[in-house]
Amino acid sequence: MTFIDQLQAATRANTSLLCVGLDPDPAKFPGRFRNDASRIHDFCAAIVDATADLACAFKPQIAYFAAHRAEDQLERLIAHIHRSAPQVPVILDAKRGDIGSTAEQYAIEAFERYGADAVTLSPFMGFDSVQPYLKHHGKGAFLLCRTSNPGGDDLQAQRLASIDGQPLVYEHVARLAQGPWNLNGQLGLVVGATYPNEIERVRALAPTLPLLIPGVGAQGGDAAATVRAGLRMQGDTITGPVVVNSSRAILYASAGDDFAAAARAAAERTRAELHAARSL
Ligand SMILES: O=C(O)c1cc(=O)[nH]c(=O)n1[C@@H]1O[C@H](COP(=O)(O)O)[C@@H](O)[C@H]1O
Repeated sequence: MTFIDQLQAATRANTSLLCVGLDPDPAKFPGRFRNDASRIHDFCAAIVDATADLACAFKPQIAYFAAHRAEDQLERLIAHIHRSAPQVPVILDAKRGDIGSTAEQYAIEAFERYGADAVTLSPFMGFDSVQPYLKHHGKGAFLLCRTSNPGGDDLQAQRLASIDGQPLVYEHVARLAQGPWNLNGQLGLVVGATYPNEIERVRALAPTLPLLIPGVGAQGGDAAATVRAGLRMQGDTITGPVVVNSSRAILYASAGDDFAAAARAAAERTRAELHAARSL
């Protein structure tokens, strides 16, 4: 099954557009795990188990593991997701981007070492920095397009005077990903929930690509506006998928021993909000 097939199946099976982001920060862990980096796996596994039937994807952010020398825990966590929630694909948020020979190693790291189903990439270094990921059959890659942070405008909203119609950089990325770069049909784009107008613009330029949309929850993005701008359906069939990520608002919904139940409740609320917006 390709990543996009997995995503569609999980979206259907769990009636969910919600991606649960796994950004483990031991300083924010509940009482019994607080400040204990050796419990990163256990904390995240508890969140996975509490939300496995509510998510269309899980997105571990690699820096939160690497910063604590916890890459082995990331490997075990992804294996745990594949075992206990086999219907839910894993997007490794690594935001890689390097020359082809180095990208080959990053791709092996993401897909073979960690066993991720998809990865996030920066398109800044061009097509030859993306191509090595496309050689891994059926694996997905989300290219940063219009990111959720205010500084995203610094480069992404610059005009490309040398290209017909003088598109903005992020518009050009969307066109490339929908068209000539999408050799294996498994590319997607990252667009911030904090910029619904730009989501709509990206959707117009990339009508069928999955959009990974972080920024609801802790960053204040509007869940309903995000779905309206990004999701496209024909009848009951999703023709333009969205994967709406929330990390901290779910992970740290409670700092007490009830953290997993609180995470489940927060995920249920966001999933319901996203679902309600499908018909708006
Ligand atoms: O690629 C991403 O996932 C990403 C892109 C982007 O534009 N903005 C963004 O916040 N992210 C990631 O999405 C997550 C957002 O976390 P919360 O703000 O806690 O929901 C973090 O892991 C970020 O690194």
